[in-house]
Amino acid sequence: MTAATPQLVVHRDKELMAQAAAARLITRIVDAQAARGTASVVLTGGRNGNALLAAIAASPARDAVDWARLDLWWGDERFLLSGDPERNAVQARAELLDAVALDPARVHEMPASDGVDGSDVDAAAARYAQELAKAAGPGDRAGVPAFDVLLLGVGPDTHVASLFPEHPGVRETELTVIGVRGAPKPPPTRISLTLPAIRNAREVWLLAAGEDKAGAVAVALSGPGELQAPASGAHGTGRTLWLLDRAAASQLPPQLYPPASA
Ligand SMILES: O=C1O[C@H](COP(=O)(O)O)[C@@H](O)[C@H](O)[C@H]1O
Repeated sequence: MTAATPQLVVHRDKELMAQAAAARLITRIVDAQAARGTASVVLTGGRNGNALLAAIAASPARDAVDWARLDLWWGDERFLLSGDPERNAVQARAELLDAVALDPARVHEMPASDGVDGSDVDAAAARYAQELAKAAGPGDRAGVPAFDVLLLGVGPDTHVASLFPEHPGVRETELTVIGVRGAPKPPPTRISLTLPAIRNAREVWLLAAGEDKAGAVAVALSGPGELQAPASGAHGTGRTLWLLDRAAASQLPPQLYPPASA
């Protein structure tokens, strides 16, 4: 088994999945901070990512994290005005970030469409790529830091971050961050990490809960390839973890279903 081999954990329902993922993430951050003084996490938008943040906010164990020594990045963003409630960063702040003592200099939101680059999404993406490159160490591959954990919600069409099936972004091999136009899920204009950037994370955790994700999970784990199923191209250098609930795992072929959850 390699680091790219998906490890699956199936929870009873989406509430338990969010709580268990929250406990897992708190532990991972605390461990990284104990080992190196700091930790870095890439956040995802979407229902499962937001539920995880809400579960951390509700957990007494959140106080074990030194929030001021945590770097937060985003895997993608909807390219909208800075206060727009549909922005992933605005939702993350409402679910958790406003409730913990983060260092604002370590909260690396992706640019908004009223930022210094205005509505030029490519310039905004290039700016975020520069910010990542500045944070990358000499040993880091691909011009991005080796994030401790990179979270990805899996869309019902197998998209991750803002990399959609058969879209140009999923073919990107050079850039770490791209502007996305014509996304099939609104809003059409977005910013996204690319698969090469995602694959520099130590751990990639893919989150999927609910029946509407069952087809996507089964397809992505059955190996059609990342062009057709971007989620299947997301893996970490140390671990690739799929955190599911039973509904999202319900169409998995029996040989993929983890024995402990049968
Ligand atoms: O638009 C987005 O959708 C995906 C998946 O969201 P979900 O609600 O179907 O779980 C999310 O991962 C991404 O960050 C977001 O921009």
